Amino acid sequence: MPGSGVKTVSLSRPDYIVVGAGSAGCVMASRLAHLTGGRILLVEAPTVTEAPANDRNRPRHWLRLLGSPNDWNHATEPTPTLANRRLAWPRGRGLGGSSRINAMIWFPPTPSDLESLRAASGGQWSRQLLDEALESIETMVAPESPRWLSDAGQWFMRHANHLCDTEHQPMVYHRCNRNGRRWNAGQLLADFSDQRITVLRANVDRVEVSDQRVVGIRVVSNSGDCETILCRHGVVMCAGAIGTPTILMRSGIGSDELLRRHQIPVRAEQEGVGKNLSDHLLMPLVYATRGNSFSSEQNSVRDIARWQIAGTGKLVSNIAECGGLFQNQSLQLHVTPTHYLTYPKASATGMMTLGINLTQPKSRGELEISSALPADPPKINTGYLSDPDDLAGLVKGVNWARRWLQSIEANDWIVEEIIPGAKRVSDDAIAKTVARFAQTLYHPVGTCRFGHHIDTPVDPKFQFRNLDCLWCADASVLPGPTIGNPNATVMTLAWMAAASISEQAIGEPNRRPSF
Ligand SMILES: Cc1cc2nc3c(=O)[nH]c(=O)nc-3n(C[C@H](O)[C@H](O)[C@H](O)COP(=O)(O)OP(=O)(O)OC[C@H]3O[C@@H](n4cnc5c(N)ncnc54)[C@H](O)[C@@H]3O)c2cc1C
Repeated sequence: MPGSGVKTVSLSRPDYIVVGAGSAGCVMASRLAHLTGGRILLVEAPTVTEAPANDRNRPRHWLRLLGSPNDWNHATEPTPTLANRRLAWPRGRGLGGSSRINAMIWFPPTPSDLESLRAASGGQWSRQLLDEALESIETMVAPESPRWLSDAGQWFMRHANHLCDTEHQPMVYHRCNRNGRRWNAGQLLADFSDQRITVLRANVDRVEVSDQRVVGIRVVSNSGDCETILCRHGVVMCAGAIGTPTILMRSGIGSDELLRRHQIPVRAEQEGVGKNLSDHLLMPLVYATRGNSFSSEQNSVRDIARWQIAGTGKLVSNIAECGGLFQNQSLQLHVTPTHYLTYPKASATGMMTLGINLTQPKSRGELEISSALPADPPKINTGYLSDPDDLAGLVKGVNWARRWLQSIEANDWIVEEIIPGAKRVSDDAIAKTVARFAQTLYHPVGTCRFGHHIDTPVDPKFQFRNLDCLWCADASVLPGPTIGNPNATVMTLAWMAAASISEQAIGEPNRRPSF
């Protein structure tokens, strides 16, 4: 184990420790401080250097943040169904977490998402409760309407009404922006500046358990020195779909076999930790168009001035500008004015990508720690396309998009299909291009899922089932993929979790031990 000596520090013994200051953790810390009046220690991993401010602020530069110091730079194991490719799996690091590096699309949970969450809670959450939480989050985030649309986006919005077969209209996505600049969840801490929240930049190795109760956390420095920090009422895990299960595993919470393999003393056996991993897998259909090239990263003085003064112009494009839900909500389509696989490399002509993903893939993967050391990266087996229906669904999606383009006679706009390519017509040929080119849509969830069934690691009050004084409230608790992009749903759940945890503090004195 890292570190020779372990120091115990009090940091004036906070009431609650929130692990991870991402989309969920920032909502959690600010709400818990507000609702309980208690002192909150919010712990976020340190970043050695920051990505340049222009990249963090200019929506159009968000892809530059991937691989930057604000990214954990995870990678998957080779995926057999994707021609054994290892995919980069970015996750945000620093205040704001993944909302610090994401594509900023604000996609509120759909009515069917809300119904699935209500059902997973066994009816313990009412639709009214969920609706109120969503409304509160939307008031706080105040997502911005788009201020600029590329040629490709405009073309799509002119023609996409032909695609409508559901109650969902094609849309130009709302964004987590303020005046055309990226807004991330870390800004909640400033907006709700609260003396009761202390932010500590440290790597969390594990939670500390005593007599089946979580009593604090252990943090570890890069040199391997450890410190234990105790708290009064408990620890809320908001380290995300990868961070939360891996910290729990290192704490001795997880599958008995895995923990023994890594010689970690078992504190609570819970098979579900790290299982049930899901993600949206995106298949890009790339077209050369007659539009203007968007690929050059050169910004003219005019573009910069327009953005600085008015918060508009092409610098506010988040690239994934518009899209929607189609085919009875089974498909989501994203439109970018780029060659999805080569951007930001310059391309001479206009480009457009129609990115297609199944909204409810059935495939599930799993992740586990590769050792007991926090510095060692997790092993991520995505399980992409392990359910044959998912590959069949994506192939159908490609055919559907092509049929739509034919139906609107798009030749005055589209010059050529580059991927999959006009020659790849059969389902088999399309399936091969899926294996070769499909990408993560960056939406992992489900690795510590909540539910009313006893086999779920987390219950509908966000309590970890096998231990007291431990809650989970981030993307890991979602039982499965959301229909659209998950950030709004994750923040909504964190809002509900904060209310639930604060009620437990008031209503159940036996859950308020002092250590
Ligand atoms: C590149 C990218 C693009 C995306 N685009 C969109 C989009 O446009 N729209 C959308 O809705 N969703 C998008 N998402 C997904 C969305 O951002 C996430 O689902 C959401 O932010 C997850 O929130 P979270 O709180 O669960 O995790 P995170 O926001 O990832 O927060 C977890 C936090 O815990 C910290 N942490 C982890 N481990 C430790 C540790 N050991 N010690 C200390 N701290 C730790 C992390 O540094 C991080 O700050 C995107 C994600 C990415 C990565």
